[in-house]
Parts: sequence; C-alpha cells; structure tokens
Amino acid sequence: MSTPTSNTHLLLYSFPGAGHIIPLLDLTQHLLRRGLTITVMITAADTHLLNPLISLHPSSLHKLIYNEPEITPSPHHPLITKVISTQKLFDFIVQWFQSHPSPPVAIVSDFLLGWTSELASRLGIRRVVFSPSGAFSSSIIHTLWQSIDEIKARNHNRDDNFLLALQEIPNSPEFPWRHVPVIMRDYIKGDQDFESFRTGMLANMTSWGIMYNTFENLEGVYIDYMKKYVGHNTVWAVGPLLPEKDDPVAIMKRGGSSGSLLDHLFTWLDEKVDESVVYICFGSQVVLSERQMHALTGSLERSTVGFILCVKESGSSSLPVGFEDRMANRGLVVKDWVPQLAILRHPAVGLFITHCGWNSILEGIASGVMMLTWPMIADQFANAALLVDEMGVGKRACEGGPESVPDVVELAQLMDESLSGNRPERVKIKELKRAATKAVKQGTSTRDLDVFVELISEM
Ligand SMILES: O=c1ccn([C@@H]2O[C@H](COP(=O)(O)OP(=O)(O)O[C@H]3O[C@H](CO)[C@@H](O)[C@H](O)[C@H]3O)[C@@H](O)[C@H]2O)c(=O)[nH]1
Repeated sequence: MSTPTSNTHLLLYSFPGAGHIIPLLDLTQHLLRRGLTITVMITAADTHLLNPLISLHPSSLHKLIYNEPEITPSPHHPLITKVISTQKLFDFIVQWFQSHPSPPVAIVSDFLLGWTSELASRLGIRRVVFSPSGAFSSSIIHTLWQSIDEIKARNHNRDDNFLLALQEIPNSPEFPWRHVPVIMRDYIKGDQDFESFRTGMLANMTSWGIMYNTFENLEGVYIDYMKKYVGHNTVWAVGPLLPEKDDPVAIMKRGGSSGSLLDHLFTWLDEKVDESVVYICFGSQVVLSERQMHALTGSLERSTVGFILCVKESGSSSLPVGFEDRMANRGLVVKDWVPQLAILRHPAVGLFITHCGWNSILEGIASGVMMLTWPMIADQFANAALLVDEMGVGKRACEGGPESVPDVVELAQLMDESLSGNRPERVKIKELKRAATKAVKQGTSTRDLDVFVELISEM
C-alpha cells in the first residue's frame, strides 16, 4: 500500500448550508488524519466552522475563502438559482489552481456542484462527488433525472397520485408523483436553467469517483447498484461521518454554537429518566406551516411525553399562544441552533421526530434513537421509506410534504407508545447503531476511506 504523504493535496468544496458543510468538515478530519493536505473552499461567514480544525492541523489544512456569487433573480426554484450562481466561481478556482505552487490532485465537491466535473477536466485533475445524501435516494434521483422526459410523458396530467415504480433499483421502490422532488415535477424541457441543473446532476455519474455518507449495513445494496450504474468501483460508503474524536466539546460545537439556554437544556435532560424524552427538529431549513405546528403541539399536549421542540426563530410565530407555559413542566421549546448530536446521544432521549434530512437520520442511527418520520421535501421521502419500510427502525409520524398535517390523536398515541416498552423498532435501531459503530471503527467505512486515500495518493 502506498503511504499518503502531505504532498497529496485535495480541494474540498461544499455546497452552502448546514446539511452539506457539517458532513464535509467531518470528512475533512478523517482525511487529515490519513496524512492528506486539504484546502477547504468556504465563505467568510462559515469560516468559524473551519477555524477550530485549522488550529488542530495548521500545516495540512488551508482555507480558500470565496465570496458567494450574486444570485441573479430568476423565476425558478431557489435551489436552481443558487446552484447556477455557484458556477460563477469557475474562473476563480482556475486562477487559484494555476497560481498554486502545489495544486490539488483532485476536487471533492458536493453532488449539487456537478459543474465541477467540467472544471476538473479543464484542470486535468479528478473529480470526486461528495454526497451528503444517501445512496438509496441518490439512485432514485439519478434514475429520475435520466428519464424525466419519459416519466413526465407518462404522467401527462401531472396527477399527484400517479404511481412511479422504479423496477431497475433494488427492492423496486414505488412512490406517488407528489413525493418526487419539486424541481423534477416543475422541470421544463429546453429551459436553460432547468437543463443546466439537470446536466450538473447527470455529470455526477460520469465523475471519477463518488463518496457517500452512508455505510454498508444500511445501504450496501444501493452502493452496489450505483457501482453498476456508473460502471466502475470507485464508489465508496464512508459514513456515518461524525467528529473524528469522541470529543464532547467538538460534538457540542458541531455545526455552530448554540445560545445561552444550553446549560439549562442539558441540566433538564439530566433529570429525566432514560429514554423518556422526544426530541423534535426539522433540520436547518424547514419551517412548519401554522396548521402543521398546531397539529404537532396539539399532539404533544395530548401525549404524556417529555419533549424538546426545536423551532428556529422563523417558525416560532406559529406556536400556539400559551403553549410553552402550559407545557413548562414537561417540555422545552428552543428557538435557536441546538447541538443536535449531543442531544441525541443523551441517555434521556428515546425518540426523534425528524424531517428525515440524511444527516439527521445518520445521527439518529449513530445514537440508537428510534425515529418518527415527517419528511418535507427532496430526498426526505426516500429516506423515510428506507428507515420505516426497509430497516424497520422508525414509524411514520406524517406522510409529509408542505401540505400534509398529521392526525393529532394518532400522533399523540404514537409518541406515547413509542416510548413505552421494548418496541421492535427500538431493538432494531440499537442493532443498527452497533453496525454503524463497527463500520467506522476498523470496519467497512474505514476500509473504503483507506482505499480512497490510497488511490488518490497514487496520482
Ligand atoms: O438546531 C440544529 C439544527 C440542525 N443541526 C444539524 O444540522 C444538520 C442538518 O442536516 P439534515 O438533517 O440533513 O437536514 P437539512 O439541513 O434539511 O439538509 C439538507 O441536506 C441534506 C443532505 O443532502 C438532505 O438530506 C436534506 O433533505 C436537505 O434539506 C444535522 O447535522 C443536524 O445535526 C444542528 O446541529 N442543530
């Protein structure tokens, strides 16, 4: 095996947003420990996330600060507009590369940055896709982009209930049209912006390698499928990516610092019985509608559980009047960034109501906490199906989507039942946690990372 040296230099480029940056920085730590030199592209606003790592690895970790390109107003989906705006960084990266005394041998970039494949060809280096989403959802999304014209022709009435069956993917997933990501549902053939987004997504499949934040016991069958799909074996499952050291300070600060309520939150948790508290969080982006918030809070009031409800300031206006006071003896409402991983790892937390962002799912698995799924957009429906139907480690809290509202009585009952007794889902999530721990401690994920580092260092 060739030994990587600090001469092997990689450029890592995340798409902006917590769900993308957090796992990329976790990956950075694992690559640094294996002796690589890393430059991370980052905006000035996000450097506080990278700086603690730089102080640990001052000679091998560097930052390339960029200004977020101006977003040109467009009638399209905000994600398309944002993705297209990143393309304006092409020349900036080329110039940086050309003036670097020892430029990177590869660029590892988010799956939303498909245009970096062309950039890598121009620079004569390799592109590795970093997917902070799982392999199951990725199989679905790439198959859909491949055949979107034909699928849209079949569902020419745009029937929300039209059932899509993707028989080529293992376990033949089936789902209604309303669960297809909105960008695909709205896709207009020939429109420059939609075509540019689609080209970027398809370019991922022609890159030199793909790295998934997942692990073999969870998604091995889909990793194998992706290998067949792209026609080579440089597809790796390197997750769940978590802070490199089990360092409580790093875990507390992962993704950003939290507000002043923090001490109170953990003292409050310390006083609770093991596995008696529901933690509810919808990631970094989703804001519940007023109807959804009323159903959720109504079911919390009706249930008997202890809870932490994380609502981000932008969504707190939809909290029912007096809810916090009425629930003061049973629950905490936090309107700030919380250290999610540290909360999930607390022994008092026994249930996680999640929007099914892939990072949240991996963190729930790594902490051995049963999940109730409430997907909203994007890959989240596929992630929910994987957890509930395939792995049996969760139950559905709500069908999901921007319009869908759970039944108050049923959700209250589900929370109470999920925390009582040794339900099969709780047994299975503990087994899956053990498999995840094994994968990242001298298991399949460490093996895949080692293989990646070995191959990239040979260049
Ligand atoms: O108060 C908070 C809120 C979030 N987080 C962390 O932020 C990340 C959020 O990531 P994720 O759960 O994946 O949710 P999103 O931010 O919604 O992620 C986007 O990116 C993911 C990866 O591609 C996709 O799976 C999602 O659908 C997409 O919305 C996780 O690490 C959380 O632990 C915190 O630490 N504190």
